[in-house]
Amino acid sequence: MQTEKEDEDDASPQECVAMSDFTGSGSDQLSFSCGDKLLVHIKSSSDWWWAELRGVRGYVPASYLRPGDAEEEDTSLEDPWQDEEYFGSYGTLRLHLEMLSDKSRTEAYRQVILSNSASLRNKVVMDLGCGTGIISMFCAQLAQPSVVYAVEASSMAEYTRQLVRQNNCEEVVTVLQGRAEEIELPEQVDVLVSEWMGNCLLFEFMVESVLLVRDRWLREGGVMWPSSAALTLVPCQADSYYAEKMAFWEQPYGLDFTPLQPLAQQEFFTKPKFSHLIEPNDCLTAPCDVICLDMYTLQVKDLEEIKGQFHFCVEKSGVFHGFTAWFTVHFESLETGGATVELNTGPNSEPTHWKQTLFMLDRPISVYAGDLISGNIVLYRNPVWRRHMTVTLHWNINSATEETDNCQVGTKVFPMWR
Ligand SMILES: NC(=[NH2+])NCCC[C@H]1O[C@@H](n2cnc3c(N)ncnc32)[C@H](O)[C@@H]1O
Repeated sequence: MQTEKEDEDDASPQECVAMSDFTGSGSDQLSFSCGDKLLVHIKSSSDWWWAELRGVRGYVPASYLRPGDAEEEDTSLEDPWQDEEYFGSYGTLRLHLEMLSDKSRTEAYRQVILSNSASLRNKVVMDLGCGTGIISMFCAQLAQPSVVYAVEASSMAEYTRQLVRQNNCEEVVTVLQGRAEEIELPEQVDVLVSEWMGNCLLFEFMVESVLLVRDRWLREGGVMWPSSAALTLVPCQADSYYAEKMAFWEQPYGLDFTPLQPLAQQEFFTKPKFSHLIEPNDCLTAPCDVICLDMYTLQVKDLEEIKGQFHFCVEKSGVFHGFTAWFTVHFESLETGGATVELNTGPNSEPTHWKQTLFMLDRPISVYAGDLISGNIVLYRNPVWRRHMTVTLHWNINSATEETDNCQVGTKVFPMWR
């Protein structure tokens, strides 16, 4: 871990305590365990600090640390769910406009209600995290449930009540403001519908609320919508993103800026890139479902660490810049044998507001048709910041040709976001 920063000293290093384990990736990141006392020498950015542990220095994720001195009690006041910020953001229109403008997403939920309208007659429905109430009003408009409990924790709920009245749905739709896992209902529900999926499927971990409500309010034999969810991964090229963030420094205006490339790697390739639009021909192999969740059996404790394996066979030679991930959810029919509705956020479907998520490797790797890229993905839920996770990717590349007969191995940890 000897690096050029060795001789850089700073005024007075600050002692910090690690709030959870961190396994560094790359040569300049420092690993540590929960409870370790680190000396922070330079707060080089809001996300990464230059710190020392037992005489070794390296970059550490700032969000894993808390001040080691008297301010301790302050951070204990921090809400690990960040509810104020989270529900505050859903109290404004920006995110609701983005979701409602996403036709692929919203029409999929409308299709679910429409294709199950007969079976929804006289059913008790909960719309968990109803936002502006669009799904609840689809139920009231397109079917005849006995009641829809539209549950919304943010201040948007007040407006949702107005929208329900404005659209003559108040006979069927009851808006309840509060966290769904904390509110009281007069009865169990037959159907639990929710649009809970975050980037990379789980980010925000709203899914925990869905599971808690399932266990408390979904009657025996009740239906979960979505019924299942899958995270899909594919090794890909990302030429334009790589050119924009890394190759740019090779010769801007005829000058050599390559000494900035390690910084560029740190700044642009450490975290996943949300809202990435992958072209189908960027895929180097056929995609693979690496994680499949059954919404009837998934448990909250399972969310701490979710692991998936992959084995890809390179279909065409190209540059392996990274992995792209997206998700698909399925809504089973209320009628046995009825059609399942699918919402697919992948590159071969209509784009959605999630788009896809790009995980860039530190360095691109040339791969050739027939090469095998195998390994695993692990989603580690952040033990402190409960809406966050890290995504760890391990991969091996076994060459199909004798040119590069050695097996290349790699691993990288992506914070999302803390
Ligand atoms: N697909 C997503 N990633 N986000 C879209 C749904 C999020 C909506 O559900 C609300 N919401 C999120 N969690 C909860 C909860 N536990 N209880 C009630 N409302 C919630 C949140 O305020 C917002 O209006």
